[in-house]
Amino acid sequence: MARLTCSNLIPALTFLPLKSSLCRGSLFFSESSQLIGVLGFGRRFSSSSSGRISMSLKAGIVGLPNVGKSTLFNAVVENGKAQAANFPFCTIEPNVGTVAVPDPRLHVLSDLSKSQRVVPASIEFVDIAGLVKGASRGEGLGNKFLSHIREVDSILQVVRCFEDNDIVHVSGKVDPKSDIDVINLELVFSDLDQIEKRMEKLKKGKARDSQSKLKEEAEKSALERIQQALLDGNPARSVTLTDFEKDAVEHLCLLTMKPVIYVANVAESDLAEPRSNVHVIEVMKLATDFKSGLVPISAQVESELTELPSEERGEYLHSLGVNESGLGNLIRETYNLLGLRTYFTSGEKETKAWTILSGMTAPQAAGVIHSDFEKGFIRAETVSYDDFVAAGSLAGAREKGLLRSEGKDYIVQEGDVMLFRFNV
Ligand SMILES: Nc1ncnc2c1ncn2[C@@H]1O[C@H](COP(=O)(O)OP(=O)(O)OP(=O)(O)O)[C@@H](O)[C@H]1O
Ligand SMILES: [Mg+2]
Repeated sequence: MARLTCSNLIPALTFLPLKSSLCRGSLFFSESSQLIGVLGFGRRFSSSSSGRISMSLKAGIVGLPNVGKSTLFNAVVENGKAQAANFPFCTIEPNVGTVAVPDPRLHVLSDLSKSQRVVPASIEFVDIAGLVKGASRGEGLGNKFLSHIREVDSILQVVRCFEDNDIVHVSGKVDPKSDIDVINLELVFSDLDQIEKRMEKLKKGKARDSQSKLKEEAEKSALERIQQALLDGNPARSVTLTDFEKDAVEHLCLLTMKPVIYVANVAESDLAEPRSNVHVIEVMKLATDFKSGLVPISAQVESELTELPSEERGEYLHSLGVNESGLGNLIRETYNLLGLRTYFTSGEKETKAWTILSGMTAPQAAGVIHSDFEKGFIRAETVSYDDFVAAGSLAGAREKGLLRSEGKDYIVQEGDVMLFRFNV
């Protein structure tokens, strides 16, 4: 069975209005069609008035009209109120919701530390209007919706894999390859258009000092190669760029630079064996070709589950031949796709998962809690999750010699349990 074994249902935290986010650098993927390994990630964060580095990252739910995007959004963001109905262009303004990232380690740590509360990591999901052929030229709901995609950090592309004559398909039949081609082509056209405009500006060469000139040249060279890749039908993320070039083109927030997970939306009857559905197999093949992730899910079932009292959910899933909801898996994969890592703080007051980008140093990770922690950083008392569990507590880890005192160059590892020493 494909990716349908996952953790419990995740309660949503809040339901927020849309606000724009920063776009980040490029991501690279492993060959696997199911798991996504991120090797590099741009370094740009925003600081809030509380002095905290904001790690709010957004995943946009994208696809043709009427394929199940809002249904999926409402299931993921359990108290989501996006209108989902059987007609194309049901969604016009994007809906945004924050979702907790499931992590069984949190409860283990919290039990050991006898914490009063548990605070999971979170990511934002954005339900975007349906895209149609010609969107980049203003068809359907047009360019405005491409601009909503520009604001997200990763794309979840919902692909209809369920047959149902009562649910209108904008092209008349269920055909994942054609649907994926339509979406990809619109993203490619939009990027080409943007690159062309930018190249015109760059030709005027307005850079004053030598540093800006160097940056413009790097941008030009990167854009020429990206343009060629797009003309060959390949996404911008397939082009190998130096860190300097990545930095130089980052401001364009190119749509095809964003990492993608394909969400194969299947019928209830296919949930137990999604791979028996030819459409899912087709999406799987394409996901491998595009070096992207794939998660089969039934948006309809997930949304029905959220309507049921929690004690009845297990029984309903059991009747469909599966053990657990697919949402936890989707959320975790999205978290990984965004290149995010988790470290923990754990004590009597709370056990909390903190989100960092892979490669962040101990002071940078401390800055996610508060900028004072970064400025006055002295050292980080650190123990791996496994060692913490073996020792039962930080004090136990110290006694057993498992607690390390890490300095400012330490690269925080996934699952580290940390206590920062700082001076302000
Ligand atoms: N897996 C599924 N099986 C059967 N029906 C489904 C499934 N997923 C979604 N639907 C149905 O498809 C219809 C369209 O769903 P929804 O409104 O979520 O689509 P959308 O992609 O958000 O559309 P729009 O682009 O118009 O906003 C709804 O009637 C929904 O119940
Ligand atoms: Mg919708």
